[in-house]
Amino acid sequence: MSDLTSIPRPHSSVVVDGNDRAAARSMLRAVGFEDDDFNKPQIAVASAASDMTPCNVHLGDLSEHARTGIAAAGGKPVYFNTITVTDGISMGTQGMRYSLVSREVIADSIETAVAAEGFDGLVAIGGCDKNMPGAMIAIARLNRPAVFIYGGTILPGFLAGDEHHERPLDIVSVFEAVGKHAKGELDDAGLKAVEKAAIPGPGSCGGMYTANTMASAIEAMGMSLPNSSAQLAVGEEKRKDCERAGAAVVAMLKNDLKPRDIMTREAFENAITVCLALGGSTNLILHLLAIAHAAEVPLALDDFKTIGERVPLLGDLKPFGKYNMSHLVRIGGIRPMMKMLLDRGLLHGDCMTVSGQTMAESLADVKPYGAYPTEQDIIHPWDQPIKTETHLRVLRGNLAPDGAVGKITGKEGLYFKGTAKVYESEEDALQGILRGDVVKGDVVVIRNEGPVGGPGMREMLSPTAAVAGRGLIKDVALITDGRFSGGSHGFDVGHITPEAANGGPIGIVASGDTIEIDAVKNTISVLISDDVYAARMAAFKPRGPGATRGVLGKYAKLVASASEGAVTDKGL
Ligand SMILES: CC(C)(O)[C@@H](O)C(=O)O
Ligand SMILES: [Mg+2]
Repeated sequence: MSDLTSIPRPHSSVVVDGNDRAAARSMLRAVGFEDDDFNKPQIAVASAASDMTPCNVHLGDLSEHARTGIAAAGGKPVYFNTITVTDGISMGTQGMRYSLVSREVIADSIETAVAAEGFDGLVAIGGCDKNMPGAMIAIARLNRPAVFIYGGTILPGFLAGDEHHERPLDIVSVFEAVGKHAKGELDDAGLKAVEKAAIPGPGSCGGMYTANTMASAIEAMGMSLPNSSAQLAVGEEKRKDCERAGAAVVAMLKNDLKPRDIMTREAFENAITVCLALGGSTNLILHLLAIAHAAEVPLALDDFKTIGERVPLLGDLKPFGKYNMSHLVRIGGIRPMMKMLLDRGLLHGDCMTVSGQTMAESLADVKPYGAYPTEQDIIHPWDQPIKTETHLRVLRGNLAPDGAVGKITGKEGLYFKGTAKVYESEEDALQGILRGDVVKGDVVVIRNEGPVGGPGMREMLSPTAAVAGRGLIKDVALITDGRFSGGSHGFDVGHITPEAANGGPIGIVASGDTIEIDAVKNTISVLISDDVYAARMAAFKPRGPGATRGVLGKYAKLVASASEGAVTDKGL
């Protein structure tokens, strides 16, 4: 039996203690509080549970386990929901403009509920690529004891006839099947078979896409419990993780351990290092910049470049590799790789974690790389990397004076020079690719898709998957002021800043121009003379915000550049 009175209640005590707070207690009694509960710290369970997506459909059940853990440790859990939207459904539609916007809505909503109701701490539970950074932004802003719980990864799907499970399917398989169908390599029945088999149940998209990337980042940052990112959505391990997370928040409260004690500059470096080694999504950069801004930790685009110079690409994970997160779970998850990185001096071992242990302490019992089964090739050995330097390239040049982000693994080469084929929106580009307008040697340019111009910086998964599906992945590059899905692969450069709508030079590219991308020198340029460049810039009339009303209008007005994490509260 815990000594209830000894657990600090810095915020809820203001709300529920004393005769003058009887009205608040009265309201809380009606939602299940008993006399004793007013002596307990109130811990929010902020959940993104929803029927809308497989990533979040099981989070209500998991939340129950978090509540159990909180209550058993002497806290009073209080549940609330936040929204979520899913890129897997909105992708390629106008609805996708709300995707990155939802990160801000989720952050704002969690901050609002926790601060308004006086919760002493929180667990936040999410499983989709924006609800995870959204929750982390709120946690960083609030700086109250908190643990992030990842909903866990989905299992792969398999087509009938694939009895040895040699061709695991996931959501990206369906996007790429659309490209194959357009090329005539897959008939209607084949496309429908992929559609029906790819998503077999609950859990986040299965490759090292954005959700699994962010889960790994948050664990490496110390803000979720050890080994919780490489976990299946369904199963005992995840349920136990939720219970332990509930108890961990109460322990943080007792020990006066707060998120910003954990989310230091070094912790962000750990998160970057681990995700670069795993082969993470370009969205990592956008989201970590935003979380760092919320935590008031200095972190800039070029930090990814500096760290990337010493971090090899080791994970052979989808979209560019062979395996899913569920395969990685089976061989022991990310911890042995983390231990190897620690032993090689690439991780800061003295960073604190929500477990109450430092990173080095939490890895003390983990065997290094050798803990993986000998025959595995999911995480490459240190001396046989897939690529010696990171696949996430920070590029600059006359096309991206403020920076751009490329996901270039080397599988499609490290250099591309080709002919611009310019599209003013994602839809136009997709139709152009599916129609066969885009051919070998082209650089597809998709503009007016930035945070302001879209607005909302849509993910270009439909076009990149269509390029892959049409068999052009080695022959075509794609550049945009929008961003990419974690499922995009190929010679892709996004986050081009300044964006076209704000007068960025991606807006002056004309079809037929030559574009050069060098992923070794980290440059991206349009090869026109300085005079032509200057004349086009002088004549250029940027479109400005893509919306002026409602949430998109508010977002377009407030949002910062993608190179600054596309946050909405900078310089207020
Ligand atoms: C739909 C996906 C693959 O989940 C995407 O949203 C991502 O960014 O990873
Ligand atoms: Mg996404």
